Amino acid sequence: MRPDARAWFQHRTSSATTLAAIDIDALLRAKRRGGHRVSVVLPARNEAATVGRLVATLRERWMLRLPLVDELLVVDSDSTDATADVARAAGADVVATTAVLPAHGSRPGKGEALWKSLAATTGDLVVFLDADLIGDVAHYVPGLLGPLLTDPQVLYVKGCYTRPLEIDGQVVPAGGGRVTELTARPLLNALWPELAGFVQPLGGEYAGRRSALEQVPFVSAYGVEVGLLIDLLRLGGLPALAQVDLGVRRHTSQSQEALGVMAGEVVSAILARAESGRPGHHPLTASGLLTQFRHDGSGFVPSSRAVAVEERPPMVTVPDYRAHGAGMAG
Ligand SMILES: O=c1ccn([C@@H]2O[C@H](COP(=O)(O)OP(=O)(O)O)[C@@H](O)[C@H]2O)c(=O)[nH]1
Ligand SMILES: O=C(O)[C@@H](COP(=O)(O)O)O[C@H]1O[C@H](CO)[C@@H](O)[C@H](O)[C@H]1O
Repeated sequence: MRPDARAWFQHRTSSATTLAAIDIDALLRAKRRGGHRVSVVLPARNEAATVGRLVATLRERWMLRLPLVDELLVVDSDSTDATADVARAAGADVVATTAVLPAHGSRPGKGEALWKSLAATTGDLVVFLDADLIGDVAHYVPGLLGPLLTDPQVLYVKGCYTRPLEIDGQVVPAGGGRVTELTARPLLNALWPELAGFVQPLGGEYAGRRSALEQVPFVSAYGVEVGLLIDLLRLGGLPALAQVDLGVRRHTSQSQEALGVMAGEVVSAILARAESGRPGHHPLTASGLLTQFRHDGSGFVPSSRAVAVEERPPMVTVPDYRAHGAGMAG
């Protein structure tokens, strides 16, 4: 690791692997002292199996029992199952991506759900958690908020964790984060070595200041995490970024084929940023296409799909956003 990445890793990595490891009272005092409002956002596409328990736990712990969280929103991202009903029954606010900023249309993808969540929430601190998390993750919220509540220089905090992998009901203790290990990490190390200290650059659990999040674009599909990491590095520099060890993260895993498409979208987002004005670097033009292959018993059958990067502009540039007033909270 380059010296700057190593120094960052040593200075900006904290630990919050269990609730016992976190001084919740100190965080509540810091929240009150800073006059902060906290929004928790769960982007959810067809997560009826997991979103209810997650919402109920987070709400009970951080809204009813202790006032750490002020708003818990599930963004229903074109679900075809009972995600919205299950989330609402568990006590979350629920909004469909199609219902937010309707004048701007609606695109599929996780990043679209996250971008629109900024216009549907009011906290000056925003925590993002995947809605397919499994196991005891209540400590993720205070863990992610810690650096933001205690260090004004920090704009953005990513969770990091070990990642067991569950395939066909069999759980192995490591192996999760396949796109991270086989695509994102090698490319980021090659093109942005200053980010090499991030253990989980693609992890879906992170938190940031609205004042920073509203100033960067949101890649509309799975490139959103890597796009935010690079763009927030550019916005605030490495000292403005932090990571926190949250212990273990389990979620419902996708197929290798689905992750191939995700990897294509991550590569497109990285190359699009590699192209745009990095002094002394040869522009890299991505095709925006991914071709995968299945074998039908007699031969290989190719199937191609677009993985070109589509993104939404910084929310501060959206007139309706200011009219909504959400940005005033930041
Ligand atoms: O179009 C999408 C795709 C995913 N997601 C949500 O984003 C999170 C992460 O997506 P997924 O679990 O598919 O990715 P993985 O964690 O398997 O990489 C989950 O809460 C999904 O429900 C979403 O809101 N819209
Ligand atoms: O980290 C990864 O490689 C991928 C896939 O994880 P698994 O191999 O299914 O454990 O998961 C992450 O990547 C997505 C794209 O950034 C995020 O949206 C997901 O939240 C995150 O789980």
